[in-house]
Amino acid sequence: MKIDSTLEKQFEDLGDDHVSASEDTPLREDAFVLSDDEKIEKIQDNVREILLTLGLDLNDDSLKGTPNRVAKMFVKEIFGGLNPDKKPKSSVFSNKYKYGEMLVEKNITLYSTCEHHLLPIVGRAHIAYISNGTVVGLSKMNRVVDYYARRPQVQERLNIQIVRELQKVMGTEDVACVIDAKHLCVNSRGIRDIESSTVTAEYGGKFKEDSVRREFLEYIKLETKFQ
Ligand SMILES: Nc1nc2c(ncn2[C@@H]2O[C@H](COP(=O)(O)OP(=O)(O)OP(=O)(O)O)[C@@H](O)[C@H]2O)c(=O)[nH]1
Ligand SMILES: [Zn+2]
Repeated sequence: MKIDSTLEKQFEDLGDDHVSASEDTPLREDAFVLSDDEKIEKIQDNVREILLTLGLDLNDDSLKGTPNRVAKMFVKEIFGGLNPDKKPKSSVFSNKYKYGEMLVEKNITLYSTCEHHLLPIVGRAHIAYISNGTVVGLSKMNRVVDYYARRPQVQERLNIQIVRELQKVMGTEDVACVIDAKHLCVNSRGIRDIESSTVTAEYGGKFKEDSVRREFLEYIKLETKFQ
């Protein structure tokens, strides 16, 4: 097949970076030139403009703080994970007790935002790894999920970013993550299908083997009883 020459040039420019580039959140070069406060100022003007265009009276008591509330929420909360400074420090320990089986952290609550419509994605992430000598603090897995979820996302990329980060932290390929989530852009608008949810998975290293993957999926199905 003949590739268009501009496209060919783009592939050449990407060079060896093309794999990681596709799983990275597409950010502009100047993404962190403005401070958080400067971003909030700018975004609140934009939100005000949207609300005025929709015809809303921003002198109304309940609405007048909305532009600032939305701007703060974008920068500090739901998109706070765009800033690499917010990446959680994952404390790792050596696996002195020689635990050699799979460890599963399941039912991790996930709130993210769909980058196509800026509507919520709500669901659960399940993570597993097999230690090669390093173990990570349990809560750090929840924190890694939360960090990458606080960005405009597609579920596939979120899933990959979580696995790549934990592989890096623990120095092993043997990490897996399954996400089951509802996209409000599908549930509450558009096709308005409240029942459907989206499952994605990323299996690294040993989790590519059928039996290991099956064991992980069996653990996810187990009901947790703690009362
Ligand atoms: N693969 C993938 N698609 C997503 C995700 N979140 C939302 N989408 C889809 O992105 C698509 C955007 O399609 P468009 O046709 O441009 O948007 P639209 O006209 O609003 O489409 P409808 O939602 O069908 O009304 C929709 O089909 C969404 O369901 C995601 O995490 N992964
Ligand atoms: Zn969407």
